[in-house]
Amino acid sequence: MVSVKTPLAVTCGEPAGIGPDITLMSWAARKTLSLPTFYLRGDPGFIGRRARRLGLDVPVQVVEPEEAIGCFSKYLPVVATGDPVDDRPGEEAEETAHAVIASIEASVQDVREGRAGGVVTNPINKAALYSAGFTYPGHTEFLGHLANTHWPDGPYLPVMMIAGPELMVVPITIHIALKDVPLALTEDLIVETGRITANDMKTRFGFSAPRLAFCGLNPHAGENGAMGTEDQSVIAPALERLRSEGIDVTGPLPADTMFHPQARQQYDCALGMYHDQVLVPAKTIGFDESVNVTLGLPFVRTSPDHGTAYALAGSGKARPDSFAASLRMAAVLSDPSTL
Ligand SMILES: NC(=O)C1=CN([C@@H]2O[C@H](COP(=O)(O)OP(=O)(O)OC[C@H]3O[C@@H](n4cnc5c(N)ncnc54)[C@H](O)[C@@H]3O)[C@@H](O)[C@H]2O)C=CC1
Ligand SMILES: NCC(=O)COP(=O)(O)O
Repeated sequence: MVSVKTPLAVTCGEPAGIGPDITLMSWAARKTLSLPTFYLRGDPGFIGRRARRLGLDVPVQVVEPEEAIGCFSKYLPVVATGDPVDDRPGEEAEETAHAVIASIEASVQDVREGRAGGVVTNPINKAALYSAGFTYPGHTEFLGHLANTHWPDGPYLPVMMIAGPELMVVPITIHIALKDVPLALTEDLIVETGRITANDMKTRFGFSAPRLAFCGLNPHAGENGAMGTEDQSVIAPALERLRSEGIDVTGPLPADTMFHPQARQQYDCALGMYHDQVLVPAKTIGFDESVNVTLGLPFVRTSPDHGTAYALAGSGKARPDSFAASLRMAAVLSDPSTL
């Protein structure tokens, strides 16, 4: 098993989804999956009930974060956080939103206080949280807010990366409507995202000179302006600025031909102008292995690349692979001597 000096904090995520399932399945297979020590922040009674529903023999121990290392080999450590929640797979309930948010906040606080080495988030149902008044589009933006609130030396711009063994991608705009992308896509946002990506690929992932390939926004990267002007007027000047800083940058490239195997050999990370432009290829190529990792934060945060998958919750059919990969990646990022 991978050993870490400080445990990882795992958030509960949406209780009606597969987060509890993949957490339990991962702990049950902790040795074969080579998992680092982690604890769950959530309702211990609920997690015990979900374990029984799944027929998993997972003894739960209520602990404080610093006790997790001592008991992880025998128990799933749970730090009781938030309100009690019911075990109703697939049935989202607005009243659980508070517990979901409290778990994220407490996990980040644990890292801030040195009680956790990093945060691994379970999937949330964004629409369910919005209806309970949550104003952040997703974890990425919420974690950026928490970083800017609780850490000095900001401001921090959270950057979403989906990292898999065969493809690493970054969407430059994240959770916004497609119609709003051209307006949100400024030269400064592209430059700042490129800088953070290049820096974190060096410092966190060990690339000495990461090669970044940027998608164009429009078909054929605008076809010299005939199919849209942003490629020439916004993206190209931003890439020039990044080149002038010594960053290895190509683009803007026609996105439709960037993801076949030979094209992928030409770069280390593909940066897209909007969410689906790069998450579709990333999840198509590596759905079970890829990890959602937030760059640009003063702490480590990873997450499985998938969502709540309500139809699978409580059935035992959810695959824990991406969650397990998230735990392993968080351990290595928080302590590179881990492996
Ligand atoms: N990091 C997060 O918190 C994320 C949250 N979401 C949220 O999840 C909810 C559902 O989103 P969807 O687009 O339906 O995506 P989804 O990832 O939940 O499901 C897409 C498809 O993949 C399957 N699937 C997902 N995870 C699986 C696993 N571990 N094993 C086997 N099959 C799996 C599902 O059964 C479904 O067919 C939305 O509310 C969305 O906002 C989505 C992505 C990430
Ligand atoms: N499709 C991935 C995704 O939307 C995850 O978002 P976040 O909650 O990690 O910000």
